[in-house]
Amino acid sequence: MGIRVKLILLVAAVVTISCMTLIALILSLANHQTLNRSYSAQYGIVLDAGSSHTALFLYQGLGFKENDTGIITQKLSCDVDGGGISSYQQNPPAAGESLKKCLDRAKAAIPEGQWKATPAYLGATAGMRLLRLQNQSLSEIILEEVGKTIQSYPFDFRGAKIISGTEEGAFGWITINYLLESFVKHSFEGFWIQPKTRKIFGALDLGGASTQISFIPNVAVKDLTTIVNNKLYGFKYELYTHSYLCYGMDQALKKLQAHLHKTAGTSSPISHPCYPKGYLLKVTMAELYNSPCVEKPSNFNSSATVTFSGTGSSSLCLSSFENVVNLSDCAFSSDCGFNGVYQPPVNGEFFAFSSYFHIFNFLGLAPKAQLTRVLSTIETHCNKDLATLVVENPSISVITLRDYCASAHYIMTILLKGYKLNNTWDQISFEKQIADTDIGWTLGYMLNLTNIIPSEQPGVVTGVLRSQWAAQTFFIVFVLFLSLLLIAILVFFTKTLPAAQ
Ligand SMILES: Nc1ncnc2c1ncn2[C@@H]1O[C@H](COP(=O)(O)OP(=O)(O)O)[C@@H](O)[C@H]1O
Ligand SMILES: [Ca+2]
Repeated sequence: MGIRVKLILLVAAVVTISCMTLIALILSLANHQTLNRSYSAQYGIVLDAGSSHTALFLYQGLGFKENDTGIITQKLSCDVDGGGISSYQQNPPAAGESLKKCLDRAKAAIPEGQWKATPAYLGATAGMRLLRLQNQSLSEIILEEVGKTIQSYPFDFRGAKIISGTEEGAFGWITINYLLESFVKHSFEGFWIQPKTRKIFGALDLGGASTQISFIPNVAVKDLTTIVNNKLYGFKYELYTHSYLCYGMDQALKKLQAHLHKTAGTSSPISHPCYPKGYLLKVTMAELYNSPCVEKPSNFNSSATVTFSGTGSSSLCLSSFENVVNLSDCAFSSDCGFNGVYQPPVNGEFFAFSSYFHIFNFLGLAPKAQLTRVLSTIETHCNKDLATLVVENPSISVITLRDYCASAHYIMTILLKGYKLNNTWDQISFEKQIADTDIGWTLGYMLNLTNIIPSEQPGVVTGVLRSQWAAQTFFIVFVLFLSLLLIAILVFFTKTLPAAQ
């Protein structure tokens, strides 16, 4: 066979292989489908019945048809007027009544044809956990009442229940990592891809009556009861999560008041190091000790009044929280959060939301600030007297202004001394939302209960990224082009030169 024929055959082979590879690549791209979710409803409602207030969240994109991206987003959030459902102990039907404004808004935001298919859940957290401890039947009556109200709407009611602290922690963690696409990513072309290097974020939630920490440890855990095992998109994870009941912001500040009262002896007014100078507070003992999180003193007299007077002493305020959280006892060779609760060393980046965000946002420290700036900002704030705070923040209530110093020092106590995030401070982001969706346990709860996140990795998920695909296509087209150029040169030489023998 002549060398010219051999060359032509070689070039023809390269062209054929390149064409076949290109066709295979295009076909594989056409076959890559978005996650095949066949959920019939487009919308979902979750009511977050927290200790301080209730909020309704309406999610869209459950069934995929809306935007074809497969990403579930928040269409509406609505704050229920009044306190949390646990505050309706004297009038349980009013707890149900209070939800109507937000349920009406959700109904108006959902197309009528979708009402019946829309799942609606209510999850109650620490306020109701505390009420259940005090009076189980009353907590059940309140849940029944809110359930009755939701059932009077044309939605697919899926229950009103108290969720556990473990669920609250784990679902907050799922929400964050779902929104950040830590498990599977939605690519530019509309395909789901497994990220090459998995970056999973931890979650820090600070409510009014409980607080949660959740993250994937990078060491073997010593207390298996703190671990949640699960599988999302084929990714098996062991999540550490703990919920501290009575250590949400409101209950922690109440614990501090109770401690100051119990240790003040007969002196009155009682100095409160976290309240601004010029602030006076009168409370009855009944109000001060109205929670199972604080133990009544032996001289308890419900109608007696207690007076606190603010001294605005930042460092005393900070150290006073060492009487609220126990930072010394630990049976796990210093692997503890606080109160002797086992916690492996923190690992990775964290999102801190709810009260963490609100307090840091007020102080101008969100989403991130260096530790030295955080400490000096809190100090400056705590030194301001009440009159200055009111002049500087005319739209914020005195009670809210009064508590920022205490709240900030409580946050620093649990983050630095409790969870021991001092060496990784820069890894914490104080945020309210990700992708226009509020961070909290509700989205993760709905994703779980509707089985929207598969535990197994769907077959259609591919590891090919847009950039990889573009590079491969470019390479093949380049080889094709070179081959054609070679053919053209060969043809040219065949015509102009005598054939080689
Ligand atoms: N806009 C806001 N500014 C300041 N704090 C807020 C704001 N919204 C909510 N919070 C605080 O966030 C916390 C929410 O807790 P909540 O969910 O009611 O309790 P829990 O999760 O313990 O049941 C409360 O301490 C509340 O005061
Ligand atoms: Ca909450």
